[in-house]
Amino acid sequence: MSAQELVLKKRTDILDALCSSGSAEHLERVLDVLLAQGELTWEDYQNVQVPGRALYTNARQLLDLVYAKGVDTCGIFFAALKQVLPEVQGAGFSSLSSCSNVEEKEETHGTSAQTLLTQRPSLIYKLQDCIDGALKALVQSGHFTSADFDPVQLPIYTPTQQARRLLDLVRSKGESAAAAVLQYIHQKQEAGSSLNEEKLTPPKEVLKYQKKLSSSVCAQSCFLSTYGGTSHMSLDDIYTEGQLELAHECVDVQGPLGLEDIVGTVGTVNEEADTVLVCGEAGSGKSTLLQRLHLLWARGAALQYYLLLFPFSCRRLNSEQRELSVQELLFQHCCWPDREQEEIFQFILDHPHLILFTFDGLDELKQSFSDEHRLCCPTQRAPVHILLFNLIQGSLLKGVRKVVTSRPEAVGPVLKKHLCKEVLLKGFSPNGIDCFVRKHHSDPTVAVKVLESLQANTALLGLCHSPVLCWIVSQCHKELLGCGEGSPQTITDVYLMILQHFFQRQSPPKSTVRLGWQQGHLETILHLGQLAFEGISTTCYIFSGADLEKCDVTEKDICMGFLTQSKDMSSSHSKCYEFLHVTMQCFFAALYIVLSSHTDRYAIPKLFELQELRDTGVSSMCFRSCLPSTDQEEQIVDSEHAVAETPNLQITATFVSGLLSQRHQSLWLHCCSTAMVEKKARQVARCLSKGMQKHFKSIPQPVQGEKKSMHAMPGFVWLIKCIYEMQESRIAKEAMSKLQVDHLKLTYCNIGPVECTALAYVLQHLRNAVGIQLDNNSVGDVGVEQLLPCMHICKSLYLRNNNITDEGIHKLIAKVIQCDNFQKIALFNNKLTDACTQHFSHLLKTRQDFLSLRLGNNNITEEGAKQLAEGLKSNHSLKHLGLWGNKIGDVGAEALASALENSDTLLWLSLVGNGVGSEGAYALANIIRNSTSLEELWLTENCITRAGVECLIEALEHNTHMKSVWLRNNDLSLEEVKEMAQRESRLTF
Ligand SMILES: Nc1ncnc2c1ncn2[C@@H]1O[C@H](COP(=O)(O)OP(=O)(O)OP(=O)(O)O)[C@@H](O)[C@H]1O
Repeated sequence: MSAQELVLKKRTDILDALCSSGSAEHLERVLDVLLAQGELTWEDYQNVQVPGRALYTNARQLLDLVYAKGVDTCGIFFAALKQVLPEVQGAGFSSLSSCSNVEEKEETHGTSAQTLLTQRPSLIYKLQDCIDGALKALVQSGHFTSADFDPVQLPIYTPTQQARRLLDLVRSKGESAAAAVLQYIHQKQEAGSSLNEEKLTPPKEVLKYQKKLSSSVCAQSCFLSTYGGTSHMSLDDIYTEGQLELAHECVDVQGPLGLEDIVGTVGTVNEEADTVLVCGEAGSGKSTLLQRLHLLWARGAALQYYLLLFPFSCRRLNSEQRELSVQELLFQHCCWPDREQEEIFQFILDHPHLILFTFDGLDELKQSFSDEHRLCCPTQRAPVHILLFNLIQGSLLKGVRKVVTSRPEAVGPVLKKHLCKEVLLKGFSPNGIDCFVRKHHSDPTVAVKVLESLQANTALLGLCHSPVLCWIVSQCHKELLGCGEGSPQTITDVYLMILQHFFQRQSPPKSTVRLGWQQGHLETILHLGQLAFEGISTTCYIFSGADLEKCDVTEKDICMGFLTQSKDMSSSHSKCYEFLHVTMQCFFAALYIVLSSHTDRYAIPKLFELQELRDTGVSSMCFRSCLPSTDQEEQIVDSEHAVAETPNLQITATFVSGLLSQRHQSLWLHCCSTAMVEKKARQVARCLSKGMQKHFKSIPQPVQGEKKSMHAMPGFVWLIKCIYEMQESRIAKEAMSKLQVDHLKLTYCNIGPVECTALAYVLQHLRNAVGIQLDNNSVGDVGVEQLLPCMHICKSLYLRNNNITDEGIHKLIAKVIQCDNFQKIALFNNKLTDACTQHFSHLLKTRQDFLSLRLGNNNITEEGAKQLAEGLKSNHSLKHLGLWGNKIGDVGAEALASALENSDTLLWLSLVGNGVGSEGAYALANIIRNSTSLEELWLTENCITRAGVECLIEALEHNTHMKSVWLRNNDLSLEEVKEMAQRESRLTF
């Protein structure tokens, strides 16, 4: 059969191969090859690749076109297809002898525009990791303006798509632009290779090993495992930047951290250490982030300083029973050298700074980190966890860079002292959610609908900051868009949605309608549930055939898609499985606890008691005792580890609460006895109430004269989340009825939008108004919106350092303006601009009992200050106004001064670091002269000269109630400071 006939005959298969992933990448790569080969003209290309048109339509257009061009073009088309999608050759396309490989054409001496076409595939490859640089170079050379950045850098584009758009735009700008971009790429290559040459030339065997290692790393990191059972999704197509922050404050860091910054020196706090920790909650994307780093390294697109990268998964290391040397660990667990093992290992020992190790999921290791057992000799054998701990500490292979990921709970002080820095991964930003959903759905109209439904349900939007939940929500878009009123509110709702989605995918609704989807699949739920439950109780996340058999897991159960085959279990010959994600394992464990009549009747109380144990640091062996006794005997007891493993048990407990909530109880009507479910639900409610009461009892009595304040222990937020999952206001009310505090402190508690939803749900039932302090969390605008339902019981709100923008403030003020209790707000270190000041101005005008407004370290300028002044003019209650670290300048200071000069309430005013200058100081002197209330004025770091201070001194002469004026770091000489301090003791220099 000729290639042309095959294009017709295999049309459906070809279309599926090109388009079924939902991503345009495969089609675009085929187009690149055909353009480079001269088989398509530029006009052809534009007729096929119509932006915004459905992917399948573009692909059909291409097939029509190559068919019309005849047998030769069809032959080259198949060769291109083979190059782009080698794995689909089994579909019968390879029967063609003409499908030879397509080689990129030799560089000719044609025009630069021609080179852009003939070298297109390799230029795209080279450009993908330096788009920014190329755009800047084109602006500098005058070929591009900054307006050209947007169409290239649309966030929905993958790096290769950005590279294509850049080349297409360059082409439209003519020959000279084409020459400029080629020159940039050439220089970049030269710089890269000369840098490498300067470093060293590794021996040939090492280079061969590097090639083998990088192709194995590349193969392992191309696809995402969550899509394993459902669809094919390449990491390139779906990867979305997560929010990365340094755990420690660092002045050098401007803007967000990039991927390479994780490994780089930025934010180093301990120069001696070589280990970087990436910390994040379950499903925040730690494994995916490492996978991205691995892929970029393997492709030569990032971390090129490191010659060898060895990726390890702690989950897989758990299965290693043997004692190994470091050499065996590297070669047996990552990549086996075909030759010259010793030479390669010696190279590693001699050049540790060129080597990078990554250890994913330290929290999943059966043993918790300890630095007691020292090992320095790289040839000495030891249990794998001892090797790992010594590598992390640097007693083995000092100088090798290590990146370790973990959930926060597993990171204790012993590990911290061996870290060079700690990076926090905080899931997706609101833009990230948008970008992920658009990437997930190739059909833009579906993406828009999903995003609209998220905007309409902010509790769900909050949940989507967690990438794993964003994945589920995107995966279940049909269920989501079809569910109208009952749209998911809780994490349990979201996991029930994916459960139903997977079951219905296997057996369409018709066959289960009679029974209900959960009843129709009860056996599968119980089999997988038991597997999950036993795994969670024993820190086991990879299951052998024997494990599956023990829980009666059948082939049919596996086909449902919740389990995926473990990658890279090279040491075992039989297939091993794991759950798509560990949170999915927790969910099945919870289903088992709820539905099985075989679990210990104390399973639920024991599960909930764990938190107490964790807060006190005691072993959690009690939960293991829920297992049959033979299993218990097999368990290795490790008291410290129990503390590290509790996060998964906590997640399980959260799901148990959700599954037993009244609104879901009807789901289990025909699956098990109603009496049993009701009994279990009562147990949960009792545990939650007991847990809360214990927490409250632990609050120390206030020192005389101070308000009663509660600093939440980690368990508090978790208990609140469990109560939220139950969605029963009676339980929330009861839990809060006994809490009597004035101030709730939840600083550094990892509070994001999801936690805000739960907090508001529970706190709204407090009897007395409280101060709520949420400084240094990740509340964001979505979190602020989630907090609104409890604002009526809030006296004062502290949200320092929480990524809040004007949008969040707009919604917050609209609500609190109606809340009689609300009197104070502190918002230092957020992302506020002048756009928020009109809302504060409105608040000040409307509320004549408002006491304190602190907006330090934002981006408020003179315009904002003028707006605030408008509100201040008609306010007669404000006592504290803090605007330090903004940019109001002298004009802003004048506006504020004129609004405040006759104030009889303001006690404290801070304008530190605002560029107020002497002009501003003259104006502010009027407040000192006329206000009957002001006691403290802060003007540190304001470029004020002697003339300005003279004016303040003169004003102070008429004022006896003023206590101090702070003037440190202004434009004054030492002599001036000395002299003026003597004249006026209330000035502080
Ligand atoms: N940056 C990302 N881009 C696209 N999808 C992501 C990203 N991060 C995570 N996901 C999605 O969320 C799922 C869970 O992420 P991942 O396994 O990386 O989380 P984790 O923090 O390692 O979780 P755990 O601590 O529970 O092991 C991924 O399988 C993927 O579907």
